[in-house]
Amino acid sequence: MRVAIVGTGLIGGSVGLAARHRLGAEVAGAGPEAPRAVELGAVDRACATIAEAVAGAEVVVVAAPLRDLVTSIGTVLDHAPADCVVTDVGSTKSGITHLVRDDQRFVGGHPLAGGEASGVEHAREDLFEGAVWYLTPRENTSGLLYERLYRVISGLGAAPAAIDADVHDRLMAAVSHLPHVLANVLVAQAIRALDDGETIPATGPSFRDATRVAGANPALWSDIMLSNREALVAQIDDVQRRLAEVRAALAAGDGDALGAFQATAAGERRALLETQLGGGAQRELHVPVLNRPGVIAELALRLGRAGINISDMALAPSPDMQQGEVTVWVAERDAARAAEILELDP
Ligand SMILES: NC(=O)C1=CN([C@@H]2O[C@H](COP(=O)(O)OP(=O)(O)OC[C@H]3O[C@@H](n4cnc5c(N)ncnc54)[C@H](O)[C@@H]3O)[C@@H](O)[C@H]2O)C=CC1
Ligand SMILES: O=C(O)C(=O)Cc1ccc(O)cc1
Repeated sequence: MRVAIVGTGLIGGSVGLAARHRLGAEVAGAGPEAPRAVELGAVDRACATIAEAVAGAEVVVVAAPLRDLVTSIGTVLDHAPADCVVTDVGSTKSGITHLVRDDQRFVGGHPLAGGEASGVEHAREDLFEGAVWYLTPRENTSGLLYERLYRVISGLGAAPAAIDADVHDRLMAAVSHLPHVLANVLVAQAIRALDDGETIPATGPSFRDATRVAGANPALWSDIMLSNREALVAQIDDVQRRLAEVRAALAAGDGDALGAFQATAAGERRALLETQLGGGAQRELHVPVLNRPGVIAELALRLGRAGINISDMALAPSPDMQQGEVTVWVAERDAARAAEILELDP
């Protein structure tokens, strides 16, 4: 397998290490850190241009900074072979999906794994082990290329999951971007609680947990927040409303309201954690499909929208390539719902 990586920093370098060691891939790299990536064994060769790196590639992963992604993906699509799948790892997906031209070779991606430090020096082969890796296929995405990407990402150790780009950004605003904003606010509050001459008090684990990501990688996070600003503004507006409610209960001395506030949060936290518990028995479903672009994307997104995770997939086109069968594996508890959504005979 020939893989090209554009932007060989923390994420690109980690893709390179995992692709080389876990998939036995031959990896070409482009970008300012590519020569260092060769020294660290993250890529086999450093290329001076994107065109050189993607020549003959079967998979291209664009892992440049968020602000450069649209331009870099455009250059990659101009030079990549016709049967090559092109993906990116950007932390937000709507902008890219709407700005990158609709090309059947392109599938947006986002690994939910990373770290505080940037640069190839911090790249790790096991960075994606067990991590969800979102994919945002579109209507005309090639099924064969989507399946190839799915296999590669599984081979890196991650769990691919299809999601609509706008839904992805709305959810990330709530579960990742807002928590980063709030962590910053909490440390700002704590430090300002000190009077002149007072020293920093011992903090409990709750403060440490809630502020772990405060001040994380300013270059990355300012890009992420800006690229998802509408959804993040909506989240912050909601937080302000919720804080106003707690404030009102406190100001009124309303213990019942405060008790209900805590109890509701406990139930909601439990429900959120339960949605993350996967595993268990799997069921294999066979889905007959017409072999046209977009068919796999549509199938993956229909299940994704219903909250059903595809734990594995395989695509078998008929010899004339006109139709085919997709096999998907889903958790036993989701199988009946998945069959109904995919309109399969019982
Ligand atoms: N750091 C994290 O925790 C995560 C980051 N991401 C995404 O991964 C992407 C890369 O982030 P990191 O690896 O953290 O950053 P990084 O700074 O470690 O790596 C970026 C790499 O791109 C190179 N580069 C800069 N401009 C370039 C250009 N025009 N063309 C090609 N290469 C260029 C840099 O030299 C560097 O090697 C971003 O789009 C980010 O949204 C996704 C998931 C997690
Ligand atoms: O878990 C988090 O929120 C992190 O801080 C790591 C991270 C950073 C950026 C991403 O796009 C995905 C994961």
